[in-house]
Amino acid sequence: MDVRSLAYVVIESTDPQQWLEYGSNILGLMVAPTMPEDGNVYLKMDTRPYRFAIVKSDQNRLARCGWELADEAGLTAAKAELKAAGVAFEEGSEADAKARRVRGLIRLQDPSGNGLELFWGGELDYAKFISPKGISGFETGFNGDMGFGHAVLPAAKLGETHDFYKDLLGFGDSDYMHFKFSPDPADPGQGLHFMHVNNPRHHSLALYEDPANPVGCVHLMLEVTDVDEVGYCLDRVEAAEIPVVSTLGRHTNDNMLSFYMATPTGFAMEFGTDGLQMDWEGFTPTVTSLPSLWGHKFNMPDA
Ligand SMILES: Cc1ccc(O)c(O)c1CC[C@@H]1C(=O)CC[C@]2(C)C(=O)CC[C@@H]12
Ligand SMILES: [Fe+2]
Repeated sequence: MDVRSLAYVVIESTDPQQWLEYGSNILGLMVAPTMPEDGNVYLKMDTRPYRFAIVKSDQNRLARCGWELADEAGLTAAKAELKAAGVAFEEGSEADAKARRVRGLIRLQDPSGNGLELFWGGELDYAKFISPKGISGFETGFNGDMGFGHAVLPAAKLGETHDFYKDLLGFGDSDYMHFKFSPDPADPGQGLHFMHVNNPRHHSLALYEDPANPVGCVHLMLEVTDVDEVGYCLDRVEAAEIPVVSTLGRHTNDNMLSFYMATPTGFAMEFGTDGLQMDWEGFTPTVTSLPSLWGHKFNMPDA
């Protein structure tokens, strides 16, 4: 499969209005002007109609990531490959596609139970992105072709889940890290696979060996084009007394200068700038033993 970008996420929330507040006042995202007023919250950052759909639910969790394929033939081929591999999927209805602002989609789960959608024909509404916090812009490439950022998903079945994205969905390995927080020799630690799709972003997906994650996500990352917007956002986070999950730092593998904050759903949001844009031709996946060049002091909840 030829997956082009991480185009959107669907978040289930008992109170979508919390995301409207948080998304606009803290992240500086725009309430999507061409999406219906259907009780859901849609947040926009570029020429795409929306990047975050927050839907009313009895749970609080990241429900699905939306992965973009190049065209209709790409989705037809993807369905044949899933069938051949014995992986179940559900056809999105015409109404589903209309609500998503895409031409066609299917729904499935990865082996760790993370939900995803594969779609083609994502609309561009060209409604001007006007940030309520004056953010100059989010880095999403040309017409959003680099996706909105990245997602780090929990993968209790790390190996199987990595194989699913690599061998079936055609993602490429970018980097691998291994973490061990306890000195206990019986603790195997946690692996973290960083993976890219067919765009220059260093990773659109990372899979973290996280055995019990009740919210379906470790973090999402948004990238702004100006370092000052990272600082302004950090000021808004501190003024609103939103927990800072990690201090400012610069990552080794993608060079991202970022900090992490809490979100209304319990996973973290990484807010960064200056991420590497890669040429994958002839790239050799790396193994990295240091997460950050400097900073990124994580507030570990159970440390
Ligand atoms: C190491 C790293 C490189 C690039 C990134 O975009 C990125 O998010 C990370 C950090 C990932 C990772 C995490 O999200 C969960 C908590 C982790 C395991 C840590 O405690 C250090 C690294 C963190
Ligand atoms: Fe990240």
